[in-house]
Amino acid sequence: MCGIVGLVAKTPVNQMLYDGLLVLQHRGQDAAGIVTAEGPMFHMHKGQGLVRDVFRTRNMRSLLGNVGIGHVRYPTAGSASSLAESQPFYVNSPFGLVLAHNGNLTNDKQLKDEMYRTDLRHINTNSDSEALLNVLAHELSKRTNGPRLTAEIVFDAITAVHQRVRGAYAVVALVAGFGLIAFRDPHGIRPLSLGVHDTPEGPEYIVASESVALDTLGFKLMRDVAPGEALYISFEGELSSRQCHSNAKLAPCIFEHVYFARSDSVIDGISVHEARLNMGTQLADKVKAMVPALDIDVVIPIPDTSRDSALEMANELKIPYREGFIKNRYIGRTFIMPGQASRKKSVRQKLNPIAVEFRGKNVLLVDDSIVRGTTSKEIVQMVRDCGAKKVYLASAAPPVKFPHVYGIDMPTRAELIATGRTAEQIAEEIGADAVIYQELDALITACRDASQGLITEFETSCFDGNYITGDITDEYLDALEAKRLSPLSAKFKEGDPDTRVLDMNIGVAEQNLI
Ligand SMILES: O=P(O)(O)OC[C@H]1O[C@H](OP(=O)(O)OP(=O)(O)O)[C@H](O)[C@@H]1O
Ligand SMILES: NC(=O)CC[C@H](N)C(=O)O
Ligand SMILES: [Mg+2]
Repeated sequence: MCGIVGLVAKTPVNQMLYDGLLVLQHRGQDAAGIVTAEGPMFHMHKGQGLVRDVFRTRNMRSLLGNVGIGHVRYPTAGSASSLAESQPFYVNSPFGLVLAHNGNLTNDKQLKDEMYRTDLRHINTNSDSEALLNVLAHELSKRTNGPRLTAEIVFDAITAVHQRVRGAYAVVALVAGFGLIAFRDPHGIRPLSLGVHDTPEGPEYIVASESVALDTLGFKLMRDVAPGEALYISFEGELSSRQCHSNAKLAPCIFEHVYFARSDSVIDGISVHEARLNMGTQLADKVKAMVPALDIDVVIPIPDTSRDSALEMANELKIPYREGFIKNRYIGRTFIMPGQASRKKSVRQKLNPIAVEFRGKNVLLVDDSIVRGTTSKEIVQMVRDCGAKKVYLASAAPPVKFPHVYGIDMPTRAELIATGRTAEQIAEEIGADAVIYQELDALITACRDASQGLITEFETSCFDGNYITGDITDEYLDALEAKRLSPLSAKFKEGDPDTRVLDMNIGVAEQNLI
């Protein structure tokens, strides 16, 4: 799950983009990049690592211009830890384009083939996002005749992009000398919000994965980009929009609400915090039915993401809520780390128990989700080592049983702890006395209620195997898993800790690879 941000402002945007990426860091920790536009010229700096490691003062100084886009990457296609696959991507024709993408395409293989055979465009990496940029470039090229770009041309090109591309995509892109483009796939699987800030010189606009970026930068949330919709904001600050898909219907990814998004964001009108509180209420009902309430002495969240649900569960169950783990704030999110070895090591580096909260008690631990079981296995053992009597584990999400193909890195069924196991077997596997999972209907109700009933459909494939784009076959999943299990990709998946960077002043002869 990557984070994207785009800005059309009246003053230099480099610092705002940096700050925007910092608050989206939870969406991707592998690489970060910014491109700004100054007249017809792009300035790019991108590299591997966290935002604070990739950008130094000297890099920031070279990111000139009042318009720009940024990206934090959590790889879901190609190889992890590849500098070449960090974003934004650039192509020089037509006009000069850069693009940042959150999501995952499900037909990138076919697109790359079309690029080679009919569009005659070169794709230099295994990234699906580079293919997406080239489809956009090709469709824009077909509709332009001379150095002129209009909103109509942009919208016609994106209509064609929707015809060719399948999967999940929330996108920001810049066209050199002209404007910023933003669009969202016809199901709105990945989030994208639009904000405005009025200045005496006219409105400034921001487009970002989560509203938290708007809040931090002082922008007002106007609305979310609609599924299938495209926005075009000229560098002068004129905003136009058009629905570019005849059959668009919102079905956002429910896992944003379970885990990915920050609780202080509002996505498609849903307060993520409220959705998580509702998940806690729903789950409490199930816990009441399964474990006699008096059998639990204390409810303890596994930080960070489960806190909202755990608190509400404790309220519902009328059992004390306590913080039982101290989180090392310098360690990132473990689930989105590439490589199982680094994930496992990081759980213990990241979370340390406060023994007194566990000793002699029956504890209900709460997590937002159990995916590979890496976190829960380590945590349950730690809690037992502290002298807990009984350890129950509740998950605010149902068992994750199917690969996610829309931008979350959980592609092999063999890696998922719930594959082929009952809740009892999972409890045994992770060493807990019982594991209590949310029902899928209850999770959907939690999110639907937080939307005041407005959103009725969610993308829930990792729980029920129903893929909203309708193009995921068993053969597709088998091929995905085979690719992931191949020795070459396994090697890449373990991650390469180097933090190389790539700088470019596109539009002049100089292109430096440092
Ligand atoms: O079963 P697993 O494969 O371990 O994955 C699930 C865990 O990973 C995530 O935590 P993470 O540390 O990524 O982030 P958080 O601090 O936001 O909870 C999630 O919140 C669960 O705790
Ligand atoms: N998580 C994402 O949104 C990933 C974007 C893109 N598929 C990549 O791998 O770089
Ligand atoms: Mg967690």
